[in-house]
Amino acid sequence: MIAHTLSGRAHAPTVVLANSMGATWEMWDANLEELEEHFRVVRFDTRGHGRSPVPPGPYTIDDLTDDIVDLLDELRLERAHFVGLSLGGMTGLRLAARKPSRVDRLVVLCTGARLDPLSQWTDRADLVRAKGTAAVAESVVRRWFTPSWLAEHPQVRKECEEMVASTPADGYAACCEIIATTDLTGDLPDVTAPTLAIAGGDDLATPPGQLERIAASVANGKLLVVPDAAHLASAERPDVVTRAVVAHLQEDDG
Ligand SMILES: O=C(O)CC1=CCC(=O)O1
Repeated sequence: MIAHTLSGRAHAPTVVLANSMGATWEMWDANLEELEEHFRVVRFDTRGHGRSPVPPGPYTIDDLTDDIVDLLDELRLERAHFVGLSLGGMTGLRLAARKPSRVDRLVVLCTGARLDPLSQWTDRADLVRAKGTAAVAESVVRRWFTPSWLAEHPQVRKECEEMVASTPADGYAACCEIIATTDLTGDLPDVTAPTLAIAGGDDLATPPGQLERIAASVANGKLLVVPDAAHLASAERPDVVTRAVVAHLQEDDG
């Protein structure tokens, strides 16, 4: 079972938050207080990351969605809202497409159905297996935030680099290889949960066009492009992102 933590309002609707590669559940710290006012919040560490087990690879995107289903079962939740960023967003899309009864409303941030060129992910997996996650920490975090924001937040930069560098190399590499072998393009029309796709306007890792395609291809999608935000838009612009997430999850389907 993946490591998880619960907080927020015990009897409110539940929202599950899924991380980007190289991050632990602390990546949602800037969003947590506001989410906890409205929801029961479940955060977890993706397999191979943080406090979760590092089973031997290879992993697939369906292993990640099965981990979520096991977590929902453990918490006795028939369905929940799901919010995922980057690899977490890919997990959310696959889960919503393959297990629609388990996902209420969906938010995907800074992600894509397929992250080309796929060879970059096998290259990164090879590098991390050879030299450890510390070898990629600086370059990964440089893409998480805009240059001006990073310059103004040296302590966050340091903490984020430490978070990436403390991710087990085997777990991180196996997750790179998930992305190298995943194309969710064909899953998008099967995503029926009302979906908000949020892009960082300055995100070079998963540019706004990726989120535009998701919003246009799922059955019921909307797009929000957040200005002055890179890949970890939820941490760089929590003011805009948390408000949009809460509004989407509280929207009435009727
Ligand atoms: O690490 C990156 O470069 C960006 C990224 C892609 C998938 C993910 O989770 O992070």
